Order: sequence, then structure tokens, then C-alpha cells
Amino acid sequence: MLLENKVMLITGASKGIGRGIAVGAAKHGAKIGINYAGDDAAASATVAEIKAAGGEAFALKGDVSDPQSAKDFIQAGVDHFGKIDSFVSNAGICPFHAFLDMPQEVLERTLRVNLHGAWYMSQAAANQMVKQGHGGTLIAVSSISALVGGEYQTHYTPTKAGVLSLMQSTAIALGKHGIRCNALLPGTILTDINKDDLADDAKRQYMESRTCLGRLGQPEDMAGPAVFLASDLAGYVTGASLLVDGGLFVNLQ
Ligand SMILES: NC(=O)C1=CN([C@@H]2O[C@H](COP(=O)(O)OP(=O)(O)OC[C@H]3O[C@@H](n4cnc5c(N)ncnc54)[C@H](O)[C@@H]3O)[C@@H](O)[C@H]2O)C=CC1
Ligand SMILES: C[C@H](O)[C@@H]1OC(=O)[C@H](O)[C@@H]1O
Repeated sequence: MLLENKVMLITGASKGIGRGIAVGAAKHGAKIGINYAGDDAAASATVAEIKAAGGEAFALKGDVSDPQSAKDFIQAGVDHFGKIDSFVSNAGICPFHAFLDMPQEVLERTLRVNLHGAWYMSQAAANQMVKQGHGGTLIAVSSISALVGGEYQTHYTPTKAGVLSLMQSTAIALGKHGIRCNALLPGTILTDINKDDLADDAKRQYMESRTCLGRLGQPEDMAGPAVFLASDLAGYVTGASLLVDGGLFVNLQ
């Protein structure tokens, strides 16, 4: 149990990678708060799964692109559990679209959710941790897409590079408060965000063939790395990025 007596809040955790991290961290003893955008049933199911396994959890609906949501989520964490030890900024969208005719609203919504959302949430969490006075950890779910591009992701990949950079700069700003800030860089993980894209068998098989371990990732694959970064095992790890991609990035030829 690496997170006993720790409180972890996670954005966008009703499903996908956020849910995988929430359930995995709860198995390691963390008390969990999840933010989610819209699917009440999915959020309730995540909370129920954690509680059924003997853990503690709550869910709060909120749009991460609204700065007030960040304040409300942090306050809810304190109201439920009295403190926040670890904050995972995970919520994100990737509406695949070509570059040359990208609608302005698609670009701006992607920036607001993925980058502004991570920024507001990380700032609100950090302020709470500084007030508590015993350090903490920020984790941002960036991506392999912070390192490499995507033809239909010209609006998305800069947000993933942005949250990686956010963790590097917050590591500098918050080290003096004992707050460690790191980025997780998933490869291709099977979730709703890429369900349509990977419904194309040829694309999916190509992505699998590029991955050294021979399979695409599952949300559960992200739990261990997140638990590690949040735990005292990673006590001297800050400003770092952890690529969790089954060997996708290194496989050029
Ligand atoms: N699935 C993948 O291959 C990869 C995903 N990522 C990142 O992982 C994160 C999670 O994505 P997935 O689990 O794959 O997708 P998903 O679509 O399964 O989950 C996204 C989550 O974000 C939430 N969300 C979306 N907009 C929101 C908003 N405005 N406010 C609050 N919550 C909001 C959704 O409700 C959902 O819980 C994203 O930041 C994504 O960029 C990074 C690398 C690879
Ligand atoms: C949504 C994509 O399939 C996914 O998102 C990422 O960040 C990965 O690099 C994949 O492109």
C-alpha cells in the first residue's frame, strides 16, 4: 500500500485513464476525489467500484476549463477528507481534425480544456498544498504526443507539450514548498478518446505493430506509474516525465 493515508484528486476520472488511475490509487490506500464533465452514471460507477473494494471516494461534476470548477473541486476534497496530498490533472479531449480547415471553436475548446484546465486545476491544488504546509505532488497526464506530432492533432499536440512544460515550471516554482511536479506521457491507450480513430482496423494494427510490447495500452496500465509518482518512493523525482507507451516511441525501424 503505497498511498496509505494519502488523498488524491483526479480530473476527468469517470472513465478512461483517469478512472484507471483512481481505481489503482484506491487499491494502494488513497482516498479519492474525481472530477468529471458530464456522465453522472459513469462517475457514480467509479465511486461505487472504489467503495465496494473498501475505499473512500467522492465525485464532483465540473468543467475544467472554468476556473471556478478548480476552486470547487479542491474545496470538495478538503471538505471530504481534510487535505489534498496528490493532484492528477488528467481531463482532456482530442477531436481529430485536419489542420487547414480547423474550425476556430475546435481549436479554442481543445486549448481551454487541455491546457487552461490543467493550469487552473494545478494552481488551485498547489495553493491548497502550500496552505497545508506538508508538501504534495502534482501529476499532469501529458502524452507521447508532447514529443511527436499527429496530422489530425495540430490543435491537440501543443496542449500535451504545454502540460509537460507546466510540470517543469511548477517543479521550479513549488520545490521550495516540498511539492513535486511530474508528467505522465501515455502512448496509445484504448479509451473513448480514440475509439473512432482506432475503429479503422488498418490503423489499429499499424499502431499495435509499432508498439514493442505488441499491444496497445489499457487504462489500468497508467495506474502503477501514477501511484509511483504520487508515492514516497518517488520522493526525489520532480520536473520529470515518465513515458508509458509499451515501447512505441523508440520503435523507428
Ligand atoms: N487514450 C490515449 O491514447 C491517450 C490519452 N492521453 C490523455 O489522457 C487523458 C485522458 O484521456 P482518455 O482517458 O484517453 O479519454 P476519455 O475520453 O476516456 O476520458 C476523458 C475524460 O476527461 C473528461 N473531460 C473531458 N472534458 C472535460 C472537461 N471540460 N471538464 C472535465 N472533464 C472533462 C471526460 O469526462 C473523461 O472523464 C487526456 O488528457 C488525454 O489527452 C494521453 C495520451 C494517450
Ligand atoms: C487520442 C489519441 O489516440 C492519443 O492521444 C494521445 O495523446 C496519443 O498520442 C494518441 O494519439
